[in-house]
Amino acid sequence: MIEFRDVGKRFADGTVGLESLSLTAREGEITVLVGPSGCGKTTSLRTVNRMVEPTSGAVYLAGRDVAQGDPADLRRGIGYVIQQAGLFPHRRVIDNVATVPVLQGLSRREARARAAEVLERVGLDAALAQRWPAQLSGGQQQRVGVARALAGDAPVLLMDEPFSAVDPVVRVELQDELLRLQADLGKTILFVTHDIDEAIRLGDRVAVLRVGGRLAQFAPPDELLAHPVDDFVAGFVGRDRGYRRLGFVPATALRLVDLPTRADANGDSGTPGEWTVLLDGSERPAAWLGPDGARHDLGSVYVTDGDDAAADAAGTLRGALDAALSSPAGRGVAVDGAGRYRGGVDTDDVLALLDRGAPR
Ligand SMILES: Nc1ncnc2c1ncn2[C@@H]1O[C@H](COP(=O)(O)OP(=O)(O)OP(=O)(O)O)[C@@H](O)[C@H]1O
Repeated sequence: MIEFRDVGKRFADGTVGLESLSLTAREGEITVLVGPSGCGKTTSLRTVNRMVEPTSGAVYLAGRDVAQGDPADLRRGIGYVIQQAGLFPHRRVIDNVATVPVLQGLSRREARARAAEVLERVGLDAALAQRWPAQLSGGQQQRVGVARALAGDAPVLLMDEPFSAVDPVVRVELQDELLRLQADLGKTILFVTHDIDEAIRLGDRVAVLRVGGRLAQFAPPDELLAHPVDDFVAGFVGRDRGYRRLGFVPATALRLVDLPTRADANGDSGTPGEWTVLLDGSERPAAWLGPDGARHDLGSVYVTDGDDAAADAAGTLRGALDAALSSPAGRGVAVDGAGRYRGGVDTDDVLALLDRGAPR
């Protein structure tokens, strides 16, 4: 648990980075700090590992004031990931990751073994371990950054815009990866971003800050979207928040309908006369066959019981609505966690659930 108690920071030139921040990041959760540029997100984060010393108030980590004791000891117990990974350019990937275990007293050999383990954990091929950071893509560098922060096995991770330097597709992959890791590891994570979508996707709880590090609202994502406390927060979370919030509403009451299906064995399936789902040999939907026999893309599918925590809209009204609206047939295709055909999603059924007031 990380607790900020009335933390203020006035820099030497008189700039107020933080006025008085009070909030608690719970153990085992991802707490996201989000807000416009200059609102004090990075400053807040850095008061935790004492890269910034507050001018008033205090930060408590697991009940202890971080100002007491040696900052170097403190930092060894805290993983830190920054934008553009901050890798040491003159150390190979494996030695970048082994840095903290070495500082913790492991032999170089043990530290490298530990590093190899964590690199695998974040989805990096062992072949990359001997490269220099400059020989990696931006996304790979960020993964190494995460691996390095995990290698010390610290219970607390500070992540400062760790994914903002990569393109949107890789960014979503990295977010998925973090959620997957977190489901296993249960770290206490403080995550800074200026991207509200990222905040909502990753945060168990999200703190929206305004300039001066003043807390505008601190709440779980669904509550933030449903009940923004004021115009600032409402403006920040955006106008499409009703739609976003569907991503948190389980579609348990949605019943699936039967769709015509056909095996996609020969490619040429004739003219069905109505929209028909083509299934591959493993019962997975491959495409739609139009009434005139032409093939069409499936559109997005609705995952009914995806067991992957990272599957964004698994089993939610948003997933159901996306599937129904993106399908050329006017009805969406539902699959199970393994991608096998389960049934169809009727747009009217989804809209009826929305009308019944499930989401606000
Ligand atoms: N060392 C410093 N000296 C003076 N002012 C500083 C210093 N570091 C940060 N500030 C100021 O403190 C305020 C908060 O900065 P901070 O970096 O915490 O904001 P941020 O929310 O992380 O912004 P961004 O999203 O742009 O990174 C800003 O006005 C910034 O200019």
